[in-house]
Amino acid sequence: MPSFFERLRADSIAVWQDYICHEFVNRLSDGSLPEEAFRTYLAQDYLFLIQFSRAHALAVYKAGNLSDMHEGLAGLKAIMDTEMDLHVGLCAGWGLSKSDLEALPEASQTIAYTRFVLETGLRGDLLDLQVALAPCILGYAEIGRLNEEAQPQGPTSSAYRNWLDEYSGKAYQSVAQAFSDWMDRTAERYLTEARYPSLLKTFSQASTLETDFWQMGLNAAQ
Ligand SMILES: Cc1ncc(C[n+]2csc(CCO)c2C)c(N)n1
Repeated sequence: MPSFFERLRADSIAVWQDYICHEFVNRLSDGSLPEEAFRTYLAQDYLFLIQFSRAHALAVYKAGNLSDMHEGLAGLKAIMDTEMDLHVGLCAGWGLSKSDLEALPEASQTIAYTRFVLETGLRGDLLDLQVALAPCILGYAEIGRLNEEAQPQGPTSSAYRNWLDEYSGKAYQSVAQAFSDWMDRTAERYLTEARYPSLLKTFSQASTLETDFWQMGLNAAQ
């Protein structure tokens, strides 16, 4: 049986492909992405992750039982202890210190995406929140798999390869699988067909906001 994520993905395939195969990703993978696009993306992504941590904290609050609370907490720790450290490390290599990052203003695209996820979670239940989080967590895993063999060329090749390695690596792939399994368990309890169109809309909107986030990086290099 397909997972709930696979169903949402199939039902919003055009929007999903725009996100996963965005020009930003393709050029990161072949090494032709301008440095300024990547630097802008990285800096905004740090601000994104701060808000995304709050969304995971909200998942702990929205959890229906203790086991869901533990899952939410593990997700929160994965971001605050792993994902954010990766960013601080990458940013240091690009001349951006932690205090530089925290002082930056959030771009409209960062505000739009993160507040959309938070608001969806605040007004809905755990399933609404997981569906809003899914494009981020599961999309990057797919991007990692699709670009596992990529050999970026040019001066930024090792930085771009490090970024791809993070998401194609076993550790991240299993975090993503665990999230998809968790969403399946929530769907078993809370999904009704009457709710499906609204969940699909959330998934599709979050995927579009991911596309806008890539585009923000590209626009900075125009
Ligand atoms: C715009 C944007 N979208 C998705 C991710 C990926 N991501 C965010 S949190 C996290 C860890 C989940 O446990 C991962 C992989 C990102 N960094 N930036």
